[in-house]
Amino acid sequence: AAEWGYTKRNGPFTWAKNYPTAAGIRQSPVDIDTALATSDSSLESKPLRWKYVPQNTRTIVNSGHGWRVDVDSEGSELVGGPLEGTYKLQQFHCHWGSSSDKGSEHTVDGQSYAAELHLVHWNSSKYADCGEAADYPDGLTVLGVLLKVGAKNPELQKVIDLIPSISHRGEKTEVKEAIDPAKMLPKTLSYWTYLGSLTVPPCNESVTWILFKEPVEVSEEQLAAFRSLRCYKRGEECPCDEVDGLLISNYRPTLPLGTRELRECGS
Ligand SMILES: NS(=O)(=O)c1ccc(C(=O)NCC(F)(F)F)cc1
Ligand SMILES: [Zn+2]
Repeated sequence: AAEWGYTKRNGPFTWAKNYPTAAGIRQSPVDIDTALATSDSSLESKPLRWKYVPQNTRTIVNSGHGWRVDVDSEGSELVGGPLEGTYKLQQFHCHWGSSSDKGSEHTVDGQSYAAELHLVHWNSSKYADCGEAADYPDGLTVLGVLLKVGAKNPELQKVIDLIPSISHRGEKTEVKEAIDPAKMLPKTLSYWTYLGSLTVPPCNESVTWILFKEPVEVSEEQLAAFRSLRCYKRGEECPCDEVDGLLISNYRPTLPLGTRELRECGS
């Protein structure tokens, strides 16, 4: 089957053909209708807490759908807020658009941001690894950070500097200069949370989403670097009908929240 992607031929509106879960009722991303959010004292009483080990960021890879930094989960943990048990960091990656007026996956009151960073964690209290956890409704938690155009982001610059060495699909390289995921999070920790899914195939409905309210800045040049990644393998011709196979956009449009509860913590 033709590999899924973000072009007209293989993009989000075609995914349900090969991945029926993509047509489910607890899909992500969604538009955050701030008027619908209910503040929840139980969230306020258990602050979200995380611990990351910068030295554990191992490799960065061009997945063909974007860049992804794979992390050695040991030593990391995410607890509190809506979460039961302990979650460990597995990887982080980003979604962006062909221009900075779009590119985030979640939108807020209909407004898109230029990009969105995802820190992917798996429930190590109940499951053996990320792949197993991805098959259970409480298996994964993703911390989402909205990115808006502004100052150059020094921590993300460490990722940008590695992009030329992973220009084509499948290429990967060691992350030599430790990247601290904690430094990519916003200052204020207010967030929205709801039950959703992976935003890429197989779109498993196994994600507790925690989306920070405060956007973090990234520069236009840094966004342009993301768009220089190619979606095809070196030496192969470009399969996607994207202008010379550049990954200029890799975000999924929003799906209906339906009857799901949207909770918030902090103003
Ligand atoms: N864009 S997202 O929702 O943060 C996102 C998070 C995680 C994965 C992922 O681990 N896929 C591999 C798995 F788990 F085996 F299915 C894909 C997308
Ligand atoms: Zn993502």
